[in-house]
Amino acid sequence: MIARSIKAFSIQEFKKPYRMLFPFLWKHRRAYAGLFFFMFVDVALTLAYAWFMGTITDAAVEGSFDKLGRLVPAGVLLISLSIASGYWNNMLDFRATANVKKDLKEHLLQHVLLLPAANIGNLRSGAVMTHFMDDIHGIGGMIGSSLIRLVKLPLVFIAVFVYMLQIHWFLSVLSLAVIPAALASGALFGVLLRRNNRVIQALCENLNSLLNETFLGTFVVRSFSLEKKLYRTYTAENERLFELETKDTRLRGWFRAGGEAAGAAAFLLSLCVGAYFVSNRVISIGSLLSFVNLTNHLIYPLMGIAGLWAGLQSSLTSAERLLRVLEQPLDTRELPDYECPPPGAKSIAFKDVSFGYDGSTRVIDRFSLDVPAGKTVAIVGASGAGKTTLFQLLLGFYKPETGDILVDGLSAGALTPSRLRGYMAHVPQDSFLFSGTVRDNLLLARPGVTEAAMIDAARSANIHDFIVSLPNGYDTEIGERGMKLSGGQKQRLAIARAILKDAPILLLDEATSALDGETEHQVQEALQRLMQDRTTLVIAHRLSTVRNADFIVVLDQGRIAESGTHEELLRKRGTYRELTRRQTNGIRSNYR
Ligand SMILES: Nc1ncnc2c1ncn2[C@@H]1O[C@H](COP(=O)(O)OP(=O)(O)OP(=O)(O)O)[C@@H](O)[C@H]1O
Repeated sequence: MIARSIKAFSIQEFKKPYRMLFPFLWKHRRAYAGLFFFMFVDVALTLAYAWFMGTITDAAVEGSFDKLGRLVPAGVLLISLSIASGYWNNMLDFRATANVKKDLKEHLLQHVLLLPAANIGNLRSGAVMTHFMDDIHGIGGMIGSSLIRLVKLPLVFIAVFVYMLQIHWFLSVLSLAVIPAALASGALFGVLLRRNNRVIQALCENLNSLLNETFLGTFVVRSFSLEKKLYRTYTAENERLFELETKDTRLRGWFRAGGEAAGAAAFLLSLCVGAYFVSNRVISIGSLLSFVNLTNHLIYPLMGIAGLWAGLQSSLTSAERLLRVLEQPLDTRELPDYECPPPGAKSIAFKDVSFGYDGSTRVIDRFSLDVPAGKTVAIVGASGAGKTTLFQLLLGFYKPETGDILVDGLSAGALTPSRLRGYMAHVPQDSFLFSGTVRDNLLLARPGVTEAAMIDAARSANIHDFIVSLPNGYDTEIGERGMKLSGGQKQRLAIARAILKDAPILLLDEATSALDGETEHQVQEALQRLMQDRTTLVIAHRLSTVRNADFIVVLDQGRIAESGTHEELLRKRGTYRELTRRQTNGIRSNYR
């Protein structure tokens, strides 16, 4: 087992995590330099204390009061220096550790925000929360004073051993007898702790995901009476976590107890043999006192290195988990920011575009479409035909496998995400609202817009009267994801947000599906006005929307099945005509 543990150790394992951490450590190099300086101060103080103890004891045994009197100020100085050194060590350790963790959190958030959409789909929200809450905290064993101790402990060991050799070489060699046991236990416990820690973190990830989904889907949970089932799952996992954490504490306890036993053994051995040497006048009582005091400092670095190794192993698990996210390649390093939409309507062109989410099944298949500036094109088709995917491609969330998408004659792939998305105002199927006020949610579409423009947009979306009827009007809190609003209110707010953005291209994905007949009519009017000077792509299933479009595309399995104006398509007696017939007869269709 020990051999396996030692074999498991490989410098290679640390290369990648430290390569990731290096820029953060370098940024706070002053704190690390300070820690490095106080490391030497600490080593010097350890030796000085041993010297002081031996010298003052010998002076007492000799009855030399003059010498004792001279030693007192030295003792006061040593105590003062060690208080100052302790304070600065703590402060610098905090700076060296907390700053790196803070920067790492920001870097992680930036990386997650920049991850391509395809990679985001593979991330579980619980895992992301665990990275932020536990893993960043978990790398503590690789940074700050833990990192300095990698140098400090061997230094203390060598300095103390050399000092002890000066007192008596045989005693010094004798006190090394416990080294093999100390090193072996460190290697063994390190691997056991790391193994346990891996399971703990995977379990935390599951628990965080479970909690996250429970709160996000709270009404689904209640409507299906899943409370008991979820509670049972949570308590079972939580119980297992408790057992693993108990095991972790037990392992650490054994490790600490082993260290103390090794220290006590070395102390007893040197005390017994040392007492024999004192009785034979080989060494003085003071020298023996210095020696036994130093044996602790000899064993502590050994156990410390073993403990450090165990801590490093635990931290390595956290670093590996962070690396799994941070190593995912990014298309860009710059966070997209609001870019003022360019004025005037813009054209859109899909040129022989093919795309599939998994690289094998084609969701969009050699799709070509020209949308001249200022025109409205409606896209209809069965559920899963690829309508929303076309929007995702247009917004640059995914890249076409073949073909190109042109916006205003420019290849979408060549535009920065900020510029590309600046062209478009998008109202998706599920309008996401942020917790905060109505005003916060509206203004994020166009920062710095005037109050009058904001109210105009709300009026156009037929939501202004409702907003002013709220207790605090535009400053009313709408709850997490807009929970305090109805589906139709949320949708109208999302439409107002899109109107406010005033972008040259409108992407409406079933934008009016949650509205009642009367409200829909009013919003349709507003949208109609808005569409006049804009290029609009609309995924629609209501005839009113489709009929007014300049052009209609019927999508089937990612290909254009039919296209033309409303009248042309009706004359074709194909899929579109069947769709309109079903809607007119009030039959619920799976066409949208
Ligand atoms: N992120 C994704 N990863 C993998 N497959 C996906 C993803 N999003 C959509 N799909 C698949 O791509 C196909 C097209 O989906 P899309 O959402 O574009 O259809 P749609 O026409 O908008 O359907 P609906 O009208 O029901 O919204 C579907 O088969 C769907 O399962």
